[in-house]
Amino acid sequence: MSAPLLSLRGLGHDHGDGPVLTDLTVEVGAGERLVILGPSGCGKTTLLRLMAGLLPICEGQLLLDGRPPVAGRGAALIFQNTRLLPWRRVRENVELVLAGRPKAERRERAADLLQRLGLGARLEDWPGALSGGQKQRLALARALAMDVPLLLLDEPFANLDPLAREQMQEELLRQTGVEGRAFVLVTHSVDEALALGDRILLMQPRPGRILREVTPDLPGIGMERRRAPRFYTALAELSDELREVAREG
Ligand SMILES: Nc1ncnc2c1ncn2[C@@H]1O[C@H](COP(=O)(O)OP(=O)(O)OP(=O)(O)O)[C@@H](O)[C@H]1O
Repeated sequence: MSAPLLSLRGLGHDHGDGPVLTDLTVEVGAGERLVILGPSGCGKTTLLRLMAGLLPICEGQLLLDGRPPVAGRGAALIFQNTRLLPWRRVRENVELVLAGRPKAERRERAADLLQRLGLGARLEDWPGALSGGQKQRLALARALAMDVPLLLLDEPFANLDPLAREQMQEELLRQTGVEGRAFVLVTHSVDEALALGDRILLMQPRPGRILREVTPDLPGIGMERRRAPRFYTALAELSDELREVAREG
């Protein structure tokens, strides 16, 4: 078996005032889609920051492609408030991450991605002229343009209306999976977790740890999965479980 893309062994973290995460052991293979679901404060964002190399590893082991993660390398990270470059046009914000490729190719790839994410008419605008949801789309386009095997997504669709959310989720699925990139996505939405995850890690708080790993027993992924009659039963069950975890936490 080939080595996992991402490997956590007994990972813990402490921001300085008591443990926030403890004893996390999990692997993510190439092209795998992992969703992290858990109540507020259970350390989901901290975990993504560790995976992105933005926080030091103090306890346990975390390897990305066999090495400790280095910020800005190997994984693209999108936070809810991803910083865009306000002095660069919308298309330039995406073209910049394609540095190293011929200019015409950069333009074409950026325009194609932005088109797919519903920003085809805004290529020459400044990011400041975009709505909150449009900025999120631009942030996703920029992450998808990066040539990395892993996307780390922290509530990337939180500000979007339901239709835009679905459109972006489908685009994310199209650009990841068996033949492509893996993702680790943090969400509060049970619906999103169940629709997008090959596997779902259900976390519990104080300190943050893995309560259970769920592999949705549903056909397809994304919209196809949502259309399965069993989706709603699974949604109700997982929602009940999350409520229970939040109450106990
Ligand atoms: N830089 C920091 N310094 C000190 N404590 C921190 C820091 N960042 C997060 N924390 C604390 O660590 C805990 C986990 O925070 P984190 O943001 O990782 O949780 P989360 O599960 O992502 O929460 P939410 O779902 O509300 O976004 C919280 O108690 C938080 O207050």
